Amino acid sequence: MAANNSGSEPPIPEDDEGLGGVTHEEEAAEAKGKAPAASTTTMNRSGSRPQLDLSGAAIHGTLEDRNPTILLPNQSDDISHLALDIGGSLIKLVYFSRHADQPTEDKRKLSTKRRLEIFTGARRSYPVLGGRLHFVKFETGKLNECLDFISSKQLHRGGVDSPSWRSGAQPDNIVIKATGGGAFKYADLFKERLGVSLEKEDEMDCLVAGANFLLKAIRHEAFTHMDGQKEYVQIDQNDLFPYLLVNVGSGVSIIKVDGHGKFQRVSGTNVGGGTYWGLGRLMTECKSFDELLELSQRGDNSTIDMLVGDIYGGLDYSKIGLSASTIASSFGKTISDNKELSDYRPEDISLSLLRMISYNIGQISYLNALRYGLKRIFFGGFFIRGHAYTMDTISFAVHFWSKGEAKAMFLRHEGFLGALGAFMSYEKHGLDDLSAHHLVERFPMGAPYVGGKIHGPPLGDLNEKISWMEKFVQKGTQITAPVPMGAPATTGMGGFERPTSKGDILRSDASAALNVGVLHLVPSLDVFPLLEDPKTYEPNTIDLDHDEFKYWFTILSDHLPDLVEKAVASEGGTDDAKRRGDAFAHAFSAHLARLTEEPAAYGKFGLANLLELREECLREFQFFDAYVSIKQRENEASLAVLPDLLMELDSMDEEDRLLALIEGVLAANIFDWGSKACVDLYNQGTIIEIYRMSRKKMQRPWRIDNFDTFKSRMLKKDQPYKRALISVDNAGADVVLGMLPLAREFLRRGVEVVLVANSLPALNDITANELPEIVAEAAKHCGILRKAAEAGGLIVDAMAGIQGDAKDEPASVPLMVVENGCGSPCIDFRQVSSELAAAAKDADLLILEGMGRSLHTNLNARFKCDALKLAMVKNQRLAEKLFNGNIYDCICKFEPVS
Ligand SMILES: Nc1ncnc2c1ncn2[C@@H]1O[C@H](COP(=O)(O)OP(=O)(O)O)[C@@H](O)[C@H]1O
Ligand SMILES: CC(C)(COP(=O)(O)O)[C@@H](O)C(=O)NCCC(=O)O
Ligand SMILES: [Mn+2]
Repeated sequence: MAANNSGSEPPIPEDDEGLGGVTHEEEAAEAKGKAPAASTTTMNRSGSRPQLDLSGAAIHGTLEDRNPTILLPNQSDDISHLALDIGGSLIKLVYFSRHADQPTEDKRKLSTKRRLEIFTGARRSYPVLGGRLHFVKFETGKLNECLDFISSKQLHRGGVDSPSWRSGAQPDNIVIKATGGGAFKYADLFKERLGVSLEKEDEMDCLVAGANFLLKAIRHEAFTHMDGQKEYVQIDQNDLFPYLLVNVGSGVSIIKVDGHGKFQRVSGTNVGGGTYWGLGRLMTECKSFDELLELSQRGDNSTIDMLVGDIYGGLDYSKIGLSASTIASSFGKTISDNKELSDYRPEDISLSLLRMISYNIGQISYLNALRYGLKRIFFGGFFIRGHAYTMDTISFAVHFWSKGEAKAMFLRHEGFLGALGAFMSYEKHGLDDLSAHHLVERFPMGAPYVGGKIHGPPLGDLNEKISWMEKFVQKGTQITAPVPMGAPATTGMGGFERPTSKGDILRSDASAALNVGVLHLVPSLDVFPLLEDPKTYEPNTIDLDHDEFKYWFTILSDHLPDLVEKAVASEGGTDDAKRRGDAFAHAFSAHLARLTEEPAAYGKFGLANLLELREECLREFQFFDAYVSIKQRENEASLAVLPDLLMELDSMDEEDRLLALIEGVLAANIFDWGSKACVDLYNQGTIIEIYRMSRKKMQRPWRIDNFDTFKSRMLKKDQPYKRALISVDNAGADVVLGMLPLAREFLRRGVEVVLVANSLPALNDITANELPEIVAEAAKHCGILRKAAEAGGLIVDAMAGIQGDAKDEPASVPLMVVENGCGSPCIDFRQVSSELAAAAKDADLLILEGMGRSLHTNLNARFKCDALKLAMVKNQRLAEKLFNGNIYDCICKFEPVS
């Protein structure tokens, strides 16, 4: 993430959320890791102090504490959380922020977890080592700003929340990992200003380590860029090496990478980013790199470059495949023009320079790829700057010269390879052991608003944050990096005539910086073990292509005022809440605008990601549960009629009851505050009236109707299910009148039930925290639920007064609740909580309920166990697209494994 130090913007790193600016919810989502066993892998890195040493980690205090402290007895207090790459042009910082406080765990939840772990034999989990990696850059010429930034955040001392900083201790001899030439050049200055010693790491080592890490751990890191089209590339870990790494910084390094730590710098060129910026500065009046790049977008290089057509009297040199527009000689036209520098347009100069240097780099890279028989070339370094024209030019050169044999790919964290590699050279940060499923990238709106807990020079308050966002929105929406035109086949080496931009201003560094988010490290996340094939699994059912995005843009924008109103009300409607509400609306609109402009800006983005972004954005502005009162109201109303429903069900025979239960689930799934159509319905009646109406309309066959197969399977007495994982959706009638009675049916049949619910709120979805109370309430009217909830440890104290006779009752199979690790209306089974992963091990049935989890995502997902997907379709377009159907259609999709 860039500190926008060029131009007029303040020297503020845009990604920064503040070391202390951690919301409890975020912590809750992140910081519930099992303590990984102390790493036993030996790393042959240069020695440094051990970093986070988790060996012997233990919860200090009781498990029931709200904020149990984690003791890391073997962890020295002073953790370096910072690594630097000080280059010729830019200083890159990668720093880690750990959470100051630990997440809250409520009593019953902890108890359920313990129960579950008894059942699954899993290790007890410890909420440790949640944290985030931040990416920031400064211009090397403004080193002082960088030093101020480090100092204000005390990054060299592990951050302002570190024990040593809090205790006022002044550790001497702090060592920070640094790479790049500046690690040598500025070592004394760092010592003088910050009292730290820079421990130098080899630059090539770092580049390679950084690239390897990114290619392994970040799902959407590498992409191709041809003819203005960005396409993310799925990297096969088993087929990554060898590859060519071309780092285009001030100068260019070309490295053949054969494995982890196995590489050779095979070439380089002194004509690189520094050349473009340096020559450009001399030849134009530009004051910043971005200004120069922006100029190029309005340039026409044919006034400066000698083209084939200039030499051949306007003709192509078709015999060797060169079109008239091919550059024969960069800057060649200026020799005969008899003009002064000032006679040329700076725009044209900038474009000629950019083409000259990008082609040259592409060509040299290709030659080296050819020399070593390599097909894949990854380009990094900040010269690229996510700039479409630069990437297209390089890609074109590689494609043209290799006749399509070699592929140019770019990295989203382009300029941070070295800094990341330096960061990884700290031992025991554990980064090496992280896989894609441990990392969640978030795109916060930059500067922190953290309830007054702000550190350092960043934006001081919400107003500043809002004004930053406004700048971001303004720039972000007008601006589009140019998309080159013209088919390479007809234009030969020239590729394309000149950039034809949709807008003519360069996307601000601020919005471009959002290409790189904050990397949340969540060691407690796991791949869901019941996925049939995690490699081919794709959570999103529908591609968020241009049309689809446009549709959702409108839906989400229209929904925004109502959401803000609810969010503000949920926080008491105070002035502060209103301001945050406005800021949230701004921020979310800014994200939407950014994505409209560049749909692939945040990696490959599906509807699930978009819906999650909205929830994350609410949390960023400290709205933790916008629908809290609606959820409470609907829970109460539904619990009041539950006893009657259970009685009615109990009066039916088995087959009728099964049908009534599934009907009940589908009917009650109508209570979804994310669907405009349904929200309009809610104004027309009470929740119970709507529920009844919805049930009455249940007419089979449903749009997808595998009920009979499911029923037959349920009725097979010789093959009962052992454990059902039941993923629930909305609060109120949905869970109380739909899912709980279904769960009860399994329990009464002797099937263990694990209710799976969100870790964090999303719309009106029920969360795993809220569920035990609802179960306890329901259990007051139902012996089956009560015994099962007791057996599952769900009811700890609420039932204490009325369970006197429990001892005499036969033991029940347990009913448990686990969180799914998500804070979104959808679920990506590549990243679920370790509890859910543990619970899945003995499960032979998975039930997914609701549009978000079983239609928008996972409709086509295949599992290793039987799966039942239940939902009411509450969106006309989705009904048409997926099922050629209509709004309020019902889906009952049963997929037995055999
Ligand atoms: N804001 C910026 N200021 C200066 N140069 C920039 C900026 N953004 C991109 N660049 C380009 O990036 C190059 C530096 O890339 P980088 O990977 O940081 O290399 P180095 O480690 O040599 O500084 C510069 O020479 C310039 O071409
Ligand atoms: C966000 C949702 C997926 C939640 O649906 P659920 O999973 O609760 O069934 C759903 O409300 C949705 O797709 N809404 C689309 C917006 C609309 O139709 O107005
Ligand atoms: Mn929902």
